[in-house]
Amino acid sequence: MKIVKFGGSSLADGPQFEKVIDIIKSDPARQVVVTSAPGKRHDTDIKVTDLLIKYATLTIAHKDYSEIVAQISARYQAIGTYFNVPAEEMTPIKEAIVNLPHHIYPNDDYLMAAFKAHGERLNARLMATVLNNLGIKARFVDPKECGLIVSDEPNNATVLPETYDNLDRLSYGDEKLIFPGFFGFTKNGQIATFSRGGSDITGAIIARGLHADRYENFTDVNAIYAANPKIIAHPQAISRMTYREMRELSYAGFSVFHDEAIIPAIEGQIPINVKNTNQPDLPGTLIVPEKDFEPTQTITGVASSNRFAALYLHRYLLNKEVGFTLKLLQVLYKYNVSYEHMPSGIDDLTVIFDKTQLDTETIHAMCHDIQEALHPDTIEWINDYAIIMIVGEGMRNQIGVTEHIIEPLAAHNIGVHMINQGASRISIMLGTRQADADEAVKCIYDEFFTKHAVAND
Ligand SMILES: Nc1ncnc2c1ncn2[C@@H]1O[C@H](COP(=O)(O)OP(=O)(O)O)[C@@H](O)[C@H]1O
Ligand SMILES: N[C@@H](CC(=O)OP(=O)(O)O)C(=O)O
Repeated sequence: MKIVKFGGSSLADGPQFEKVIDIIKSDPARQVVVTSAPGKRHDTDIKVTDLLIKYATLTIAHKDYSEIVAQISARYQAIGTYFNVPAEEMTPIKEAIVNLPHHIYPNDDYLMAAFKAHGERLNARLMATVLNNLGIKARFVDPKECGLIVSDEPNNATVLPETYDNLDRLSYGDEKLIFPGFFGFTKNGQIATFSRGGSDITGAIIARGLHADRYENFTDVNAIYAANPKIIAHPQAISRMTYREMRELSYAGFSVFHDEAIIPAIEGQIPINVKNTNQPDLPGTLIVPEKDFEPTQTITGVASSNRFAALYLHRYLLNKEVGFTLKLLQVLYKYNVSYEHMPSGIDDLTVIFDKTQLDTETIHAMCHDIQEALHPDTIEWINDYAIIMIVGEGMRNQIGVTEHIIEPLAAHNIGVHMINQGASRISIMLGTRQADADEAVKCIYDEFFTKHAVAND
């Protein structure tokens, strides 16, 4: 049995829905479907999730939201009209949109989560309705019904382990099960969503929970490429890669698959196949456990992300000072801030943060407390920070990979602020200025995939 997840681009309108239905019909093993909210129909379009965020923001601010409600309703109605869904079957969807502000929420964060979640919740309902009208037996399964339980973090939840026991108890027959992606319920019965792009996570949870043979993730590209196609024109497609390669690359910018979605797949040892809804017969990319992978190239991919910031601390004899890092972490703990990486030297330390969790006020207060607690000679907050991640199982047994990476960067006058290699030796992480990030990806891609393609053999 396969779990098939369709991204927002695959469910953006009636014609895309039709392709998805053909894909579901073409393989009886595709019994369980996970839907995203309708995504962009064209480059300048707005995803339904973003419309819902606006709707929630207007509601919180007690402002007029009638126009946005009409816009959201119109997205679902357009799909309904395409499949001649009777008006009375569209009514519950429209009512659910209109009624969102009239429920009681514990606070604005939970209100935001509930609004956002309805993008996928209503799309899954609509998919089940359309399939049934076409004579394909289908059942909408709400996360509440199947026991998809998540942590009390309304907009950044993680799945709780009891979910898997609950999914084990889910009984179903020969009908297609249609799950909405992106959210679960807290133990208190509130909706909480995963972070953005989190329908991939739902797909992986359901795949693990229902012991699927494969998790197919349908999107709008033929494969996962060795570099972001928005940076490199016609990059090389990756036909096979390991879970941990994918996790590192998605963490560092390959937005095609959510980095947290790898974890349930690893736990369940379920192969992930990323495929294109618009060209479903192409093989796509298969993501597998290390034991099923033999590297044929040094580098599998190179990713970059601008979502980071760094705190640079310098103090002589830092290496001899007991408790320096402990005091630093206590300040972070006080502000409920996690850090991503902490490369260090004898007299200095850089702490790299995901800046999406930080606002200016927190940064100022945190830096002030660090100054007071540690008295560093230098303290510098670097907002202009990008991470470049070079990943490949094939790197482990190769000598001289770092030189191959650094030399072309130096030749292009790109400064490297930080270099870090994980203990697994399958990735090298560089820190650069944001303005240099795309160019750095191009140089490294060129070095390993174009110019010295031989280095990859
Ligand atoms: N290395 C990569 N390979 C393929 N796509 C990538 C890569 N890095 C970034 N992307 C982007 O990811 C997009 C697909 O992800 P997303 O927009 O979340 O799709 P969906 O709507 O299916 O969830 C692609 O259109 C592409 O622009
Ligand atoms: N709709 C949500 C969740 C998601 O996974 O969407 P998509 O499959 O379109 O990336 C978002 O936009 O974040």
